[in-house]
Amino acid sequence: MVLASNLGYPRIGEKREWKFTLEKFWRHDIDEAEFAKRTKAIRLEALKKQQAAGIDVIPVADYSNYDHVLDTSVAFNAIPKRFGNFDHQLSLTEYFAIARGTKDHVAAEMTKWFNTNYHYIVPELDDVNFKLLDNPWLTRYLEAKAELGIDGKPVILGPVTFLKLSKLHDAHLTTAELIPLLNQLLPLYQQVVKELAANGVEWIQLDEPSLVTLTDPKQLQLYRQALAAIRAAAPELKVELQTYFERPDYLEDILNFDVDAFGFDFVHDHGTLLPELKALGFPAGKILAAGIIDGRNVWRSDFSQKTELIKDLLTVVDSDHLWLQPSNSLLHVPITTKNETHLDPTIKAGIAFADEKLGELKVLTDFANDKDVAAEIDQQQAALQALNTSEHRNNPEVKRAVDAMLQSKVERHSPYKQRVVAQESLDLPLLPTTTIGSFPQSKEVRAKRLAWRKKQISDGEYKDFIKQETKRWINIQEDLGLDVLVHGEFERTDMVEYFGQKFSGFYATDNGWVQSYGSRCVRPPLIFGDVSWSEPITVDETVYAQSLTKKPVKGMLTSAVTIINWSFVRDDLPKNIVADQIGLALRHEVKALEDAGIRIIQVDEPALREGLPLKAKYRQAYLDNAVEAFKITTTGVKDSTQVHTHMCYSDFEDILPAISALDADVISIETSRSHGESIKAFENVTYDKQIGLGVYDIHSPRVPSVEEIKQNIHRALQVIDVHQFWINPDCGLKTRNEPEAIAALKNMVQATDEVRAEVSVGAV
Ligand SMILES: CN1c2c(nc(N)[nH]c2=O)NC[C@@H]1CNc1ccc(C(=O)N[C@@H](CCC(=O)N[C@@H](CCC(=O)N[C@@H](CCC(=O)O)C(=O)O)C(=O)O)C(=O)O)cc1
Ligand SMILES: N[C@@H](CCS)C(=O)O
Ligand SMILES: [Zn+2]
Repeated sequence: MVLASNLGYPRIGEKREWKFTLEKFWRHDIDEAEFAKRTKAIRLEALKKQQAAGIDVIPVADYSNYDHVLDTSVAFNAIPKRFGNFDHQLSLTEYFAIARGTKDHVAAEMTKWFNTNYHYIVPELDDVNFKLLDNPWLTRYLEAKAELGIDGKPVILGPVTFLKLSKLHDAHLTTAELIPLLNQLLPLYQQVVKELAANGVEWIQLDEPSLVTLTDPKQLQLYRQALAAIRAAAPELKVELQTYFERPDYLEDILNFDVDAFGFDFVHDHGTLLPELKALGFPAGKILAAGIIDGRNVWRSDFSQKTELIKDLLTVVDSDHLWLQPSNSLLHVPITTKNETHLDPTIKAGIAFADEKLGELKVLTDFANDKDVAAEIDQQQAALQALNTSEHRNNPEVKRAVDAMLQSKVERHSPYKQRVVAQESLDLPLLPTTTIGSFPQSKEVRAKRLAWRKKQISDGEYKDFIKQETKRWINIQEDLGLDVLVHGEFERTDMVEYFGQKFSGFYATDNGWVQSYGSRCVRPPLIFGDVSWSEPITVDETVYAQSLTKKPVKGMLTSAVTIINWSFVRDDLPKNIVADQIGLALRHEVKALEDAGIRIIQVDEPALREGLPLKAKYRQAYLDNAVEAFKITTTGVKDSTQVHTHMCYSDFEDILPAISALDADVISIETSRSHGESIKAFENVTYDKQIGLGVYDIHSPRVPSVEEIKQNIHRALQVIDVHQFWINPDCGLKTRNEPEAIAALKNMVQATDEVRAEVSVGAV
């Protein structure tokens, strides 16, 4: 019989109960016991739903109190020494200190999980002494068994991927560094699986997603060695080797690995896996765990295509050796569409969040087992047909406008060298100081927005409140002595969602939350149709802010590619076309800002790097499109208008040519949380435009000292010319509270003044 299997379920709870529980604990509103009670209820609720949906193979231990990579680190005592030496399972306070930092210690680095908007805590392996402090996989297995009778499949991050995600001496590990660490780590994995097997666990899901990015076939041996160690320690335990987000290369070698099931992603494989499996043949007696439902997007599956795929899969394995799964953990999609009460029924019928995806999985598994699901299939196909033929998706005017744009020259009027002269009228000092855009989204700001959304206050009252906040913060920025000011983004819930609320073709969900980092969640909007601009979106707020000061105020927009990467994008059109549509809509907004007298416009591009395809062969086309869409947005302005862009959490080295090709006059980039590694990217290249390498980490509540900021500036000035350098924090300040934000900015301005003084006497 074909089985339905899942890989992971969102941890945040249907109403974000998880987020609120974490934050209550951090505020000391609840204690450890209450935290444990609440989070257990959230876990059990998720398991019950999967059970009720008829999922045969249910994942356990996919849950985390913050991040599953951090959980793996703390289980194995891979804990940075600054947080102490441990010989016990960490308390919650000790665990959260690593994730969030403390007054005395910077938080561990955080970065993107493959090409997603989920962030993991990077294991730092300097001087670590691996030992098993905890076996959370066993605890969670036993809990599901005792409470719900679920014989779950513990999800374990595989040892090779764990090490590849880690850092040693501020850099990713070389193979020579990885081998001895793997040798030290494997006995601990052996202990874990021994304990699991001894407690009756039948299957584990060993996630080794790094197999899909593997480019050196010599490293296959590392995975082989790890699997052999696990097999030797627990011969009776069955192992599902799970990959996702792409397909692995070296398939022939991988199919020879000693495991019981191979979990492959058949959604993000560019259609290449099945033909290759057919040609190679699938090893007898093994399970093919086929990810056939898109775990990264929310459109309902095309059942006619999926049923054909299932028939094809059944030519590769028999029905007793096929599991059907989502392509990856459902962590990356919201939980349920049932709370989307304002959504056009045609669109609602066309989307599936985690729970609806489990429903699809059940229908497809029933289909594979020859059950009669014709009615369910017909209903879904009719819904998709209705969405695809709706006028939302067929606006000839949008198509005509994009085609016309692409026929014209999509370049600034003059090269940078000339523009920089035209921009001297901005009259900025050496080492101009600025911020990235957002200021604290305080309780009060959010409460007012909630009251407005619930119609408890009028549009006018809400607008007045936003104006008040803007004015207050313009004054604060003036008092701090910043050079380029911002309006503060108080009117925005989120930099992507906000535009989703304004452009046609978008729908901003009511409750479509997805975890981004720690307790922080985002609501990616749906891009369901053709996108166009009808009226100014950001002009009122920006012009108001500019009216309050003589200093330049930066207009603040989010680029097309970032909007795409942080939204759920229609899957009936190639993404590059959607990007061009959004790029053009934003071009109108840029023009409107310039016409209204705004002289600096920032178009944020934080997700450019994250969306880079995992396989090198697809990257150039992606980057070309990103540059095209960015230029569609930014090239309609005068030479004297300064275009900024901003990126955070990036490994830049491999995309520097594309960054330069964006042709932005100024770029600001995150640096601090990667401990200066991003600065190295500029060591061997000449970057000819202006750049701000973030001088302090904004993700931690910790206020950086003047000295520390100066050190960061000095380090950057070793590779960037002082005349090209800007001073700014790593990213926006929306997650900080007001005293923290002000104290840090005060130190930043003082550090800048001190460095300026050093420059004037030739000390730098
Ligand atoms: C720069 N980053 C972003 C990413 N992705 C995005 N789409 N946007 C980004 O800015 N990816 C990388 C990083 C990730 N960074 C962050 C930073 C901060 C957050 C965050 O703070 N998220 C908030 C939710 C933000 C929001 O939309 N708030 C709403 C309030 C909604 C709400 O909770 N309302 C409640 C009541 C009010 C309350 O109790 O607060 C309700 O309706 O009941 C708003 O501002 O109106 C978070 O809290 O998680 C995310 C990613
Ligand atoms: N302008 C945005 C960029 C975040 S990446 C902000 O400041 O929040
Ligand atoms: Zn940022």
